[in-house]
Amino acid sequence: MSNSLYEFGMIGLGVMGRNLLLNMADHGFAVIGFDKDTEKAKALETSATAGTRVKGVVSLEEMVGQLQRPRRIMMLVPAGKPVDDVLESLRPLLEPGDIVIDGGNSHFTDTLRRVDGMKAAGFHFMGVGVSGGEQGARTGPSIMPGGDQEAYSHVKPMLEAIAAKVNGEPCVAYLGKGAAGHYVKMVHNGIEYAIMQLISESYRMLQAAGLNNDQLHQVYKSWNEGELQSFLIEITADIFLQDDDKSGKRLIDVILDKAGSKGTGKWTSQEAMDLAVPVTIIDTAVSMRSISAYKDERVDASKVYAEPKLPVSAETKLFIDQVKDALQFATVMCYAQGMAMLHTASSAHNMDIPLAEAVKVWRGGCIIRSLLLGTFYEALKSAPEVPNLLLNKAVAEIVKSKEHNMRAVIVQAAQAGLPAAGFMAALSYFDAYRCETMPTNLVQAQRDYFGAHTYQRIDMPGSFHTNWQHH
Ligand SMILES: NC(=O)C1=CN([C@@H]2O[C@H](COP(=O)(O)OP(=O)(O)OC[C@H]3O[C@@H](n4cnc5c(N)ncnc54)[C@H](OP(=O)(O)O)[C@@H]3O)[C@@H](O)[C@H]2O)C=CC1
Ligand SMILES: O=C(CO)[C@H](O)[C@H](O)COP(=O)(O)O
Repeated sequence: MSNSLYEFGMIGLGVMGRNLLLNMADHGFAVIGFDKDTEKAKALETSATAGTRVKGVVSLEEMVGQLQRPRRIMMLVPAGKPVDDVLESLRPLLEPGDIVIDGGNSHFTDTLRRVDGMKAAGFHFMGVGVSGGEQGARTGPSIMPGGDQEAYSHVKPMLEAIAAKVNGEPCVAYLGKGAAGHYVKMVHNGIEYAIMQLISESYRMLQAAGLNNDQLHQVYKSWNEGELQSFLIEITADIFLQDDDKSGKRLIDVILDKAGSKGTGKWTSQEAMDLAVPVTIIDTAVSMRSISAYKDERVDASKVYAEPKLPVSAETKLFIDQVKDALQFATVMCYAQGMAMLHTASSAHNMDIPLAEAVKVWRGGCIIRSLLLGTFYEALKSAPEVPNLLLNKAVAEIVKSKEHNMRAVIVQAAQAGLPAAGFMAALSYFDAYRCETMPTNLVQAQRDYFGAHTYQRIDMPGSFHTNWQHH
């Protein structure tokens, strides 16, 4: 094989594709990238580190022709039709045994379909989740590969080289069969939505307690130096210091409160509903992004329904500490819901996801990286079959130590009329999950009353129906 050939090819030189490819080049791999936009192909070369071997082209044929066999090609294009379009253009150029990786946020059912289609044509196709955003892609993302093991063996050295490292270990591991890579990434994003929602609610609570942007910066910065340490808290602290060059104000104060989304959080909720796994904080986060879009209606409603004018707390320092504990409590619930979903999905979709490995891969490089993941990793390593992290002793200790302040914050937020649906969902989930006897016996009675749907009894086996109208 000629040395002039490239070791890895990338299709789509946008935010993720460009940075991931440059990261590979920085680790000594000869890489070539394709984008239909000439400027992006040129920008790839101009932003490469001196001494690295990087080429940008605007012809897919040229890129494929200059790759070592079996070809290793990743695409980082928007999910959906663009991925199918790329595969359609690529297939006539490939040879049997070539490996194609979709590193974008594709829906796992699309990935399963593409795996089958590519396999029938003699090619390897893998769905690989990548997280870390622009900076992570460039310097060390978290990488979630799944599916074709043979294909993985061909790209493993590269993925391990470019991934983030925690304690010297790369944040990449084989995460299961089929579309497991994209599945784990989808749930990662669901957790991401949920934690972001909680942090935004904590921001509103602290504002209500009178904190200005400098004080908010200080609070989140100090939280990031303790048990709440995480990427999302770290960037939150930074955000409050950012000036806006257009208005002279802090940028956060001129950003419209309508949250966008590309769909992965919604997919997590939809899929969790199908699996009958409760991920209530993720559901709430998706709904809160939806309600945020109703800006005009919210403005109208705010004139109809005045905010209760009650202060959140008489003592600011105490309240900040309570919010901190509540945030930690609720964040644990987010991970617990996400991991419970993966636990069920692993067998329901025949993916065999190694849950401890998934958590290990999230410890560095990704958007939901946090100190807590170390505790969860130890928990899942010692008891991989535990259906819910809340059943682990070390996790339970954290939850119990924060429970009192969680309840105190919910009471204050409710009295002050603050939107705290994420926090409330977290506490409600906890209170239902730890409830030995739920009031759902009444739901069963109602179902049987109006629809003869039958019920089970606590004192004898079997299925029963009662002719309720006669009572
Ligand atoms: N941005 C992020 O933080 C993260 C993104 N992702 C996922 O990675 C994927 C890529 O995202 P990102 O890099 O941000 O997106 P960008 O929009 O920055 O880049 C997408 C690239 O895909 C190219 N492209 C679009 N359509 C086609 C097509 N039909 N054929 C060929 N190329 C096409 C675009 O080319 P052109 O502009 O020239 O049309 C562009 O270069 C998405 O699935 C995204 O969800 C995953 C993790 C983090
Ligand atoms: O995958 C990601 C991070 O992990 C992307 O940044 C994702 O696009 C974020 O989702 P959304 O745009 O829906 O907020």
